[in-house]
Amino acid sequence: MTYIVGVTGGIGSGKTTVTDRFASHGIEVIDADVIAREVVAPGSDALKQIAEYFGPEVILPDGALNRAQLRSLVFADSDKKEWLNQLLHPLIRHRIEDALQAARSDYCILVAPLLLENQLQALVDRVLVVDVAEETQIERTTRRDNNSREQVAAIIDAQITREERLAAADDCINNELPLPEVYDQVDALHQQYLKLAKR
Ligand SMILES: CC(C)(COP(=O)(O)OP(=O)(O)OC[C@H]1O[C@@H](n2cnc3c(N)ncnc32)[C@H](O)[C@@H]1O)[C@@H](O)C(=O)NCCC(=O)NCCS
Ligand SMILES: Nc1ncnc2c1ncn2[C@@H]1O[C@H](COP(=O)(O)OP(=O)(O)OP(=O)(O)O)[C@@H](O)[C@H]1O
Repeated sequence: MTYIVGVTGGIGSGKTTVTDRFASHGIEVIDADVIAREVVAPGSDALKQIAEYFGPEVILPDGALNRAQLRSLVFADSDKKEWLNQLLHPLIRHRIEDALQAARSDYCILVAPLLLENQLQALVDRVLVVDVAEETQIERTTRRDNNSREQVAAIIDAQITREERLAAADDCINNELPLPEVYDQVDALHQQYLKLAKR
């Protein structure tokens, strides 16, 4: 079984920035957000159930999920969010387990925004948290996506706090720094993980 590092952080904290750097060293990255999109592919059973529960307006004319529409529905209503989580999280977990079994690099990375919320840390050997202040999360996410401050704040409220995340971390990357310094932190951890994986 490959050594597995779980990477987590709140929305817009820099998980992709960090895991792309690990991938550039040849490390396989399994991304829970990518898997979450696969389980609701057009024609999937999960997508049918979502359309039945939320109504046909959450499906686009081409049969794909209207993600912006569903985002505005679920992060405004915690019962709806719970319903969606209960449908999708077991499906996502199964696919993650299969992908981890198939991983072949010296060690591999599981990146998941909800690693700790969904007890996925049971699947990993070590937890790396990508850390920024909440204001930085809001600034970077609103700049990148078509999200309002309020929407990003609602998503942050649906996740564990920065303090809870840091308390569960074995390692931490400070992503407030300029990118070259962030990459230096990743490269140092990469060397450490290669050693841990060989034990
Ligand atoms: C509601 C959906 C359709 C909105 O899609 P959209 O393209 O706008 O966002 P995307 O999927 O890229 O998620 C953006 C970020 O929102 C946060 N987020 C997403 N889902 C959740 C959730 N259920 N609870 C808390 N935070 C969440 C994560 O930080 C994620 O990186 C989508 O987020 C979704 O399907 N969520 C349920 C599945 C899930 O929990 N995914 C998280 C990874 S396991
Ligand atoms: N150190 C940094 N300095 C400046 N900008 C950064 C830095 N790290 C990341 N960013 C930018 O911040 C935004 C969020 O980063 P990224 O997409 O890596 O976060 P994420 O945690 O994967 O986001 P999400 O949770 O939404 O999937 C991106 O636009 C990225 O280019």
